[in-house]
Amino acid sequence: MQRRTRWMKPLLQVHNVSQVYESGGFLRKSRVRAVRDVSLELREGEVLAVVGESGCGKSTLARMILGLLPPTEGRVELDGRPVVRRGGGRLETAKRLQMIFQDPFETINSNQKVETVIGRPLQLHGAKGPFRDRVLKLLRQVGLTPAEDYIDKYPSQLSGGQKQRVMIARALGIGPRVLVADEPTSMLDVSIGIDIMNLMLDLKRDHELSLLWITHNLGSARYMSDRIAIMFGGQIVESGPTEEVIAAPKHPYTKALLYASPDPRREQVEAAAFQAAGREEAGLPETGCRFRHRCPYAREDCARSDVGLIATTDSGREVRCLHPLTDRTEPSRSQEADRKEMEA
Ligand SMILES: Nc1ncnc2c1ncn2[C@@H]1O[C@H](COP(=O)(O)OP(=O)(O)OP(=O)(O)O)[C@@H](O)[C@H]1O
Repeated sequence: MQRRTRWMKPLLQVHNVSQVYESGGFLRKSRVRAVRDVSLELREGEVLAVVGESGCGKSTLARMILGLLPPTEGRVELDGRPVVRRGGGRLETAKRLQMIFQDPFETINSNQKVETVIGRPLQLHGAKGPFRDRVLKLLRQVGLTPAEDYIDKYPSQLSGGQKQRVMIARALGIGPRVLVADEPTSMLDVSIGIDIMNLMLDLKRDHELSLLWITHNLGSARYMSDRIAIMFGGQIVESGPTEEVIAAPKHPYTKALLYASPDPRREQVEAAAFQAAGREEAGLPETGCRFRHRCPYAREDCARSDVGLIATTDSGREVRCLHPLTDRTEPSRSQEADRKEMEA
C-alpha cells in the first residue's frame, strides 16, 4: 500500500502557518499559540498523516488548511494558488478541498434526508439538477447499497458508519482533489473504522485524490499514510516516510506515541514516563524544547535551545530535537524523578 512519493508534484503547500487565539478583555487577555510555524506539503495521490495528542493543534491546522480560519501568520496554497483569496471567496477552493469530520452529522440538519445532505452541496457549487440519480451513484460508490434503501432516510435512521459514508459521498460529489479527514473513525467501533479507512483508500485510488489524515492514533496513521508528520505543542516535531519513522523514531515524543499505541514491545518503564499525555498547550514551556518536561531523555541544554526541524537522512526525514534518538540512547532520568516532578 505504501509508495514512495518523494518525487511527486506538491499539490497542497502549507508555508510557515501559525495561529494565535486571543480572548478576554483589556485587563485579562489570554493568548494561546495553538499552531507555531508549521510547514507541510501534500503531494499528488499521497496520504499524509498528521498525528498528535488532544490539544496539540491538529484541528486548528486543519481549519487553516481548509480556509475556514485565516492563519495569524503564513499561507496555504493549493496548486500554487492561495486557498483563501483576498477578500474571501473560499467557494472555488472549497470545491477542490473537502473535509470529513469526526462527528459525521455535527454540522448537518438532522431533518434533512440523505438525498438533500448529499445533493445540496452539488447545487451550491453550481451543478444543474435533478440530483437524485447522481446521489444514488454516489451512495453506491461509498458502499451504501442498494442505494434506493438509503436515499430517503434521515440521519437518525443510520448507524455511525453509515452516516460517515454519507458524509464521504457528500464530499466526493463535489469532485475534490484533496480530502482532509479529521479523526473520521474515532467515534466508530474498530471494525467499522477499518471499513471506513479501506473505503477512503479505495476512493483515493479510484478518484486520484490526495488525503490529509489527521489523528491522535498512530495505528490508523500507519495503516493509511505514505508519510507522517508528528505534532506536539503546536509544532511539527518529526516527519518522514511512515514506515521509517515508526520503525526508528528519532524524536522522543514519537517514541511516546508508539508506546501509547497497542504494541506488545511496549517497555513499561519508559511508557510510565510518558503518561502525562493530554495536557493542554497552555501548560507547555514557551522556550526551549516544548516536550522536555515529559521527555526521559531531556538534558540541560534542552531548556536553553530552540531547535528547528533538521533534515536527518536523504529520504526526507526531519526531526526537531537537539539529541535525536539512536539505537543506543539511554533515558537520562528515572521514572521516580519524573513522578516527583509531576507531583511538585
Ligand atoms: N477558539 C479557540 N479559542 C481559544 N483557544 C482555542 C480555540 N480553539 C482551540 N484552542 C486551543 O488551541 C489548542 C489547540 O487546539 P486544537 O483543537 O487545534 O487541538 P487538537 O489537537 O485538534 O485537539 P482535539 O483533538 O482535542 O480537537 C488547545 O490548547 C485549545 O484549547
